[in-house]
Amino acid sequence: MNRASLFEQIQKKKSFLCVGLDTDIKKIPSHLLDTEDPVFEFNKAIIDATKEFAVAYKPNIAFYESLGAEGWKSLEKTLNYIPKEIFTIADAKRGDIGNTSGLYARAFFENMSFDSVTVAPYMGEDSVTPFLGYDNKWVILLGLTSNQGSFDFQHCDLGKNEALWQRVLKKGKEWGTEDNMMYVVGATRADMLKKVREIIPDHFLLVPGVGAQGGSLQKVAEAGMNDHCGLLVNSSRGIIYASNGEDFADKAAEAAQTLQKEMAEYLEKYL
Ligand SMILES: O=C(O)c1cc(=O)[nH]c(=O)n1[C@@H]1O[C@H](COP(=O)(O)O)[C@@H](O)[C@H]1O
Repeated sequence: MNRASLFEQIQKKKSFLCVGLDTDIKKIPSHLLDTEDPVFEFNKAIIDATKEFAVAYKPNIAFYESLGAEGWKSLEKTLNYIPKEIFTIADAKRGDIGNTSGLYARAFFENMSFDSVTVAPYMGEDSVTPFLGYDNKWVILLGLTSNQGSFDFQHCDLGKNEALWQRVLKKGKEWGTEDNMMYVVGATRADMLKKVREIIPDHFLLVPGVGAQGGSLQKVAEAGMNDHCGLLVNSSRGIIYASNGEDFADKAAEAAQTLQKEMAEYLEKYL
C-alpha cells in the first residue's frame, strides 16, 4: 500500500487506529477454545468488530510463532481475512546480516503479503535495506521504543547533543524515504515527539503504548501529527481484551470506537 492510499483511508474513516492482534491463547475466551483454530476465530471476530474503526492491523508475530506450525497457519489465515484496503504490519522486529534479512523480507512480503514489517536498526544498513527492495512495502524501523529498557541504549549521548535514537532516525533517512519507511516511537515518549519531528517531519510513525502502557493519545496527536496525519497509533490489549467473556468482540468494538472518536477530533483540530 502506498502513502496516498493510507492517508485516503485515514481521512475516510477519520481514524489513525492500528489494532494490535497480540492474540494470546491463554487469554482467548473459553467458549472459543473448542473450535478448530481458536486464535483465528478470535481474530476473525475482532476484525469483524473493529474494521470500521481501524486503518491498520498489527499481528505481533511472537504470539503466533510461539505456537509452532499451527500458529503460522493462524497468522496466514488472519492476514488473508483482513480487508485489502487496511494496512497490515508484521510486528516481527527482524534484522540480520544482508542475505538473512533478505529471507526475512521474503517471508513477510512474498510468502505472506504483509504491507510492512518492523525492523530493528542495531545491525545497520545492510540489515535493513533488503526489506526496502519491494514496491509499496514498508520498513517500520524501531526508533524510540515505549519500554523502560529503551533507556539502556537509545538515550545514550553520542556527543554534540545527539542521542543514539536521533542517529537512528537520521541514518534511516539515508536508507529509505517517507514512501517506504516509517519509524516506531512509543506513546510513552510523547514528550520527545517535537524532537522526532525536527528530524523526520514527513514520515509516518507507528506509535504503540496507548492503553495498557499508559501513553496519552492527545499528547501524541498534538506533537506528532503532520499534513498526512503521519501517525498510526496502536492499541493491542486495551482493545482485544476489553472483555474476556462472550461479549469480547462487542467490547473490543466499543474500545476501538472510543479511540476512533478521539482521533476524529484530533484530525479535525491538527490536520
Ligand atoms: O514495535 C512495536 O509495535 C512496539 C514497539 C514499542 O516500542 N513498544 C511496543 O509496545 N510495541 C508493540 O506494541 C504492542 C503494544 O501492546 P499493548 O501495550 O497491549 O497496546 C505490542 O505488540 C508491542 O510488542
